[in-house]
Amino acid sequence: MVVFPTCKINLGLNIIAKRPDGFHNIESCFYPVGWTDVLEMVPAESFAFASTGIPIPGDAAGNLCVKAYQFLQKDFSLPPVSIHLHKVIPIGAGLGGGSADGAFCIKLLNQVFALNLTVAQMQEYARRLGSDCAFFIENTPVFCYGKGDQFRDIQVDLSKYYIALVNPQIHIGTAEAYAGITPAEPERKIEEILALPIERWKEYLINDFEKNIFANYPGIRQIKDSLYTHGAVYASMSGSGSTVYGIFEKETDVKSLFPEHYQLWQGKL
Ligand SMILES: C[C@@](CO)(OP(=O)(O)O)[C@H](O)COP(=O)(O)OP(=O)(O)OC[C@H]1O[C@@H](n2ccc(N)nc2=O)[C@H](O)[C@@H]1O
Ligand SMILES: Nc1ncnc2c1ncn2[C@@H]1O[C@H](COP(=O)(O)OP(=O)(O)O)[C@@H](O)[C@H]1O
Repeated sequence: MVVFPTCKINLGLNIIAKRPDGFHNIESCFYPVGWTDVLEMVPAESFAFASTGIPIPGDAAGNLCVKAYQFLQKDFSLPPVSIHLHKVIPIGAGLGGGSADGAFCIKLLNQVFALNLTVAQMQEYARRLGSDCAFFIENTPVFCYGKGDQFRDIQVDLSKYYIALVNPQIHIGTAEAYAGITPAEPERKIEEILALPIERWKEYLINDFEKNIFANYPGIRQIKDSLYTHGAVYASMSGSGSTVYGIFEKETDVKSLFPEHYQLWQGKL
């Protein structure tokens, strides 16, 4: 069976407080975007994992697909499978691509082996893989809080808009990005801001990682500026970067604006 793990963007991201466990309490809106990897799973004589496409840092044992299989294998004595991941979503990019692969693997195992897991049970396995992972089980727009693994419904519908994702091929490590932050309560809550007309988001909607990342990598700020210059109604870095997204009212070809080695994805939200 083959599935296509998607990625996410963060509509606003506030880093509220450092927790006793070393993680941070955050608030954000996760919104799914259709830039996808390809994940195939078939029954096999013995367990195997292979990846093609963008090289993934670290060994296979650390891959979230392998970890997802191991968690479920332990609890359900699953037979061996062969997993093939074709990596397309940029890595260390603020898009949660690795988290998506792990979560989609859980959903795939649930389907292939008819485990009858509920959404809540799959989210619980996903939380063990990483803070972002549980979101990808339902993969619908949500307001998230806690480590980014607790959810509240939110009414945000961007289905009439176009989006451009621009990744300058700079790998930003999530832990390092958090390490440079001084947490604080935001002046305005993301849920309030997202209830305003989208034209007003740029006045208030902030990603707390931008300040440090833009200071260290001025080229990333230039991407955001360029997206605004070319008509984006809202633009922001996603997550801990380095991807910047622009939301547009009409289809806009942004390919010609950026160097050739940048990875780009454009489509409907
Ligand atoms: C920053 C965010 C924002 O949406 O997304 P990305 O930019 O990675 O996509 C997420 O919080 C990334 O979540 P995820 O990538 O799953 O992080 P994890 O694997 O759980 O944690 C990696 C490291 O980031 C730090 N971390 C992560 C989440 C959190 N709420 N507080 C933290 O301090 C910790 O140092 C942790 O060891
Ligand atoms: N399936 C996977 N795809 C990408 N990275 C993975 C995967 N499994 C584990 N990782 C590890 O997670 C790290 C970053 O993951 P990723 O989700 O791309 O980051 P971000 O959320 O910042 O975009 C990588 O450096 C890699 O070591």
